[in-house]
Amino acid sequence: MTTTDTGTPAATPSPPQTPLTVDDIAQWAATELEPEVWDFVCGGAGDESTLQLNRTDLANIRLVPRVLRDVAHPSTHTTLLGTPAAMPVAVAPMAYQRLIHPHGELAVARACKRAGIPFTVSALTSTPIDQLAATGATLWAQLYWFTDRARVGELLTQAEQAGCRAVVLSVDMPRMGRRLRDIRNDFTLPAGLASGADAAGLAAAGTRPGSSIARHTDTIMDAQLNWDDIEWLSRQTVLPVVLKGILDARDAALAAEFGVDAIVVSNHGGRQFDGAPSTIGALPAVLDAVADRCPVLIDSGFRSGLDILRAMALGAGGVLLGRPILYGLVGGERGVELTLSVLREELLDAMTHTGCADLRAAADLASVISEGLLPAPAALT
Ligand SMILES: Cc1cc2nc3c(=O)[nH]c(=O)nc-3n(C[C@H](O)[C@H](O)[C@H](O)COP(=O)(O)O)c2cc1C
Ligand SMILES: CCCCCCC(=O)C(=O)O
Repeated sequence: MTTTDTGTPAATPSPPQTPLTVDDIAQWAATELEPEVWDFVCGGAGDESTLQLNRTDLANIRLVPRVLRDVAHPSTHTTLLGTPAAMPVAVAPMAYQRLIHPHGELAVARACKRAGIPFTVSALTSTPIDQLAATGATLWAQLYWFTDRARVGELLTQAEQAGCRAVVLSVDMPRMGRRLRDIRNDFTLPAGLASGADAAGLAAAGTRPGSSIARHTDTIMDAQLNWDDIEWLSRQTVLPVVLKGILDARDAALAAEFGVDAIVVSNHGGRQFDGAPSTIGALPAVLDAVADRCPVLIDSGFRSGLDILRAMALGAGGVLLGRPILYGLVGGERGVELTLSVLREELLDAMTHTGCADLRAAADLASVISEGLLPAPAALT
């Protein structure tokens, strides 16, 4: 961690040599973070098979280049939930970013502002949302369905007052995934990161099996969340409502019928249910079910500009980035900018080589699943 024993910020580290890929940045982050923080960030649930599948399924998608299409000046610009964005990406909600760097969410928000992309603020942010709004970044506010419904109401009010453009309800956390690394480390948060109620809850998390964060999370999440609550939520806010954590085409169809403004196909980066399909594998059936009734975003496992183009080619409306942002955050705002510039450079490269002058062209690319390794995504329905 980049704090000294006295809690004063230490000098923000720089990578040993200019990283060319997100994997380079991840390797650097692994050397900078405390082992149990690294495990919390990069780990997944169970034996991490879903975590790995997200990567292998993405890597097995080939895009067939188009030629003779004037790609001298490709544009990565698009619109995400009605707001112009310089790239088809937003930062995914991630809790407690001051675990990684003393400037935490503030550094990420500033980097997003500079890169022209939205930042989704976690319900478990370690920096107040009004401070993040002051950066001028486009903010979306993530909600968890807390048993303490007043807390949900407060988060909605804060989101509206902070000028957030959407609320993103994560629907895949009936309880915390069984994250073996955190259990083995009995992972908990250092003092000063969690809010009053969560700090007290973590301190009182007891000694039942599981990590401290899982024991506490189980006391605050309401596993009774159901479709009636989605109707309630839509009535409570003037903001567009996005559901994050959809994998089944039938749930996607229901979400569209309930009139949600967007969905995010997500398996929480393999952190919740080990055994879930990859998100890129689930995407085609979800898109069919939604049938253009709302935008379909995606996250989990995206580590390169090529991965982003793969999702756009399959019909996603945009990609949320998780861990790559936290890896960069080891280097503060500049580190997050580095991650985003690597991804942008890779996206431009992939667009140029596939004949995409803009992202509309990406939706016309033919994609091929490497033969013999996987069923085609449609066969997963
Ligand atoms: C350290 C960490 C904390 C996270 N916290 C949240 C959170 O507070 N709310 C949420 O909806 N998702 C959370 N997520 C899941 C991300 O929003 C996202 O779905 C996932 O990281 C995407 O996968 P990727 O990391 O492979 O890009 C978290 C993920 C990580 C790695
Ligand atoms: C009390 C700590 C809860 C952290 C939950 C965030 C997270 O790890 C995730 O959503 O994934």
